[in-house]
Amino acid sequence: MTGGAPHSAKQAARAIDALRRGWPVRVHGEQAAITVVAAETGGADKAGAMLLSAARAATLKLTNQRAAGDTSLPVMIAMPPQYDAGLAMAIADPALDLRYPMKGPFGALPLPDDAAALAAMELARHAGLLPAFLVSDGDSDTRDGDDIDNVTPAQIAAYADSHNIQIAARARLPVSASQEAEIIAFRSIADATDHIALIIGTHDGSVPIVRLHSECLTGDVLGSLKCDCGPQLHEALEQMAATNWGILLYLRQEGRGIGLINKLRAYALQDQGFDTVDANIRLGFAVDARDFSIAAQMLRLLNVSTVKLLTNNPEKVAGLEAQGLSVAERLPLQIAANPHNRHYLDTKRERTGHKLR
Ligand SMILES: Nc1nc2c(ncn2[C@@H]2O[C@H](COP(=O)(O)OP(=O)(O)OP(=O)(O)O)[C@@H](O)[C@H]2O)c(=O)[nH]1
Ligand SMILES: [Zn+2]
Repeated sequence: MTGGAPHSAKQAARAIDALRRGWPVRVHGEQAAITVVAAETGGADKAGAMLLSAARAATLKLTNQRAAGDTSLPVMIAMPPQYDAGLAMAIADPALDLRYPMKGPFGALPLPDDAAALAAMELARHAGLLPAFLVSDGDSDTRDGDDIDNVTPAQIAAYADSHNIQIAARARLPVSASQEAEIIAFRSIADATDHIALIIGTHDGSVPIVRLHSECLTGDVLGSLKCDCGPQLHEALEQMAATNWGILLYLRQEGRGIGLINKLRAYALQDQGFDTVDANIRLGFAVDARDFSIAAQMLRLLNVSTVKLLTNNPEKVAGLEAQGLSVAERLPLQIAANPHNRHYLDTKRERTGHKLR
């Protein structure tokens, strides 16, 4: 992290907060800036145009409208003069397509700045919002004495990198898997997300069994049968308890990093027949938006440099190794399928490289 990064991260943090509140943000690119409000929180604003992800543009059959070039770029469309927040949401949210099938035709507009448009997509993900924006007519937008938050792509990158965490609190926490457990909370300076480690047993000098568990409210808390998260969480703790030495990192990366609301939109698309991979793509996100550097930093703070990793996901192994940790062994963590998650588990193996053993 560079010396200026904490300050840069602040600009991006402000922009993310503003978008969540429905306030405008001016995203600067290389040549020009784009002033946006998020479609789902600022939909009452009247705007001449919308900025949509490349995936959304493809679904709305807008790709032939764009000037020849990079098909991974977002697309800007002209809005009809009389539109309401309902239409803006119907354009923004693929999960509403069955309910609002008739949209358009729309005309594509030239992108004011490619880098600014891509940066806006990234901001939406950090904010847990759909990557769809209403675009103001640039210079005319000077409401409130122009107190609009400004942000650049470099500042958004600095925000994503600013995982400075510290151990903030620790306490004994007997759990059903083991009475010898301790919970350790890490405070992140960059955002309000507190990550947790649960240490099972006692450090005996051997390499610990470690599980990186990404938050899944539906599976971990509600007992959802759509995924394997809840059973994996408990099985991991049981395996640690059996050897009386292990570390569970509970990472607040709900929905593989797209947030709970967007994950539930992905579930709505799965109800319509898309698999877990295509649902993410259709929403305009990466298939997996997680960053395992935070886990590596937590392990370092716990003085752990070598682990036996409980996972079927080679990306987790690679993610830790890229951060300089040593994965002595990968231990599979298979859960018996049920009728609701069988297709999800097959998809993870067939499309995202998860191992069976
Ligand atoms: N976007 C999205 N996220 C999902 C879906 N189903 C589960 N998740 C999330 O996926 C993550 C699952 O994380 P893990 O079990 O830690 O990881 P994994 O990649 O399956 O790898 P393993 O270590 O083998 O379990 C959690 O953040 C869930 O909220 C889905 O259909 N869409
Ligand atoms: Zn889950």
